[in-house]
Amino acid sequence: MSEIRLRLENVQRRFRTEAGELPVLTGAELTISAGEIVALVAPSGTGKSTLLHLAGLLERPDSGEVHVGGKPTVGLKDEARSALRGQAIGFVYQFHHLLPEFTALENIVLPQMAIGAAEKPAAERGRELLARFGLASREGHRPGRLSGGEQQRVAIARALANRPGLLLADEPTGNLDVATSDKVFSELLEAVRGAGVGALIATHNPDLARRMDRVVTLKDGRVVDA
Ligand SMILES: Nc1ncnc2c1ncn2[C@@H]1O[C@H](COP(=O)(O)OP(=O)(O)OP(=O)(O)O)[C@@H](O)[C@H]1O
Repeated sequence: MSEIRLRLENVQRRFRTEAGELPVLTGAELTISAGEIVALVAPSGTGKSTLLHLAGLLERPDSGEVHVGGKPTVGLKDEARSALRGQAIGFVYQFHHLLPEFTALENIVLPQMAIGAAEKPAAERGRELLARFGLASREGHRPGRLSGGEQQRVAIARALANRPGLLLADEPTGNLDVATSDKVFSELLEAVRGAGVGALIATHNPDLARRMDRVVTLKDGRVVDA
């Protein structure tokens, strides 16, 4: 049986709003195995970001459990959650969120050093990733001197730098034109598949969703097959 990278068990999350309690997740269940790429396609406001935040250990559910890399996480102290997040989860957002004052290479080296890697192997890993994304000649460029597609490639490389078991992405190519989005998305899928990473990728783009292994949506606060 393949290794489980993410498991949500009966996850509930509600928000208090002026209009009263808003139940966003009402018992969400989701399992993602190593090497499995899952598309999350759901209408705006149904809880995609909430689900990604919970899976990414950025928030805790009101009840239920979130297993990352086979470990239950809800009861972990903040420090242990942060450590697990840094080591086991890679994030890609719609906007690259690279650090503007650091080079492409440094942006990939820093998260590795944050979890204790030495500079030399971190730089080697960074160069290997940049080469894989066709950016070997751009390692010394700051994000402001990279094209949108290049910025997103660096952001993806950064997300994979620590060899995470789980990749979470929110419209990872949503900020790019159609042709560039298609190309960068292909590179992302190839890198993720090659590394046996489990991935949950939110997108509004049905063409991109079809290229993943499975498509799920949110219905009344639960995860269902689309
Ligand atoms: N911290 C919060 N406090 C109150 N309400 C919240 C909070 N976070 C999210 N919500 C509400 O919960 C619902 C789900 O939000 P969420 O951001 O998860 O949706 P989404 O599916 O990601 O939407 P989009 O596709 O527009 O980004 C929305 O109605 C939102 O207004």
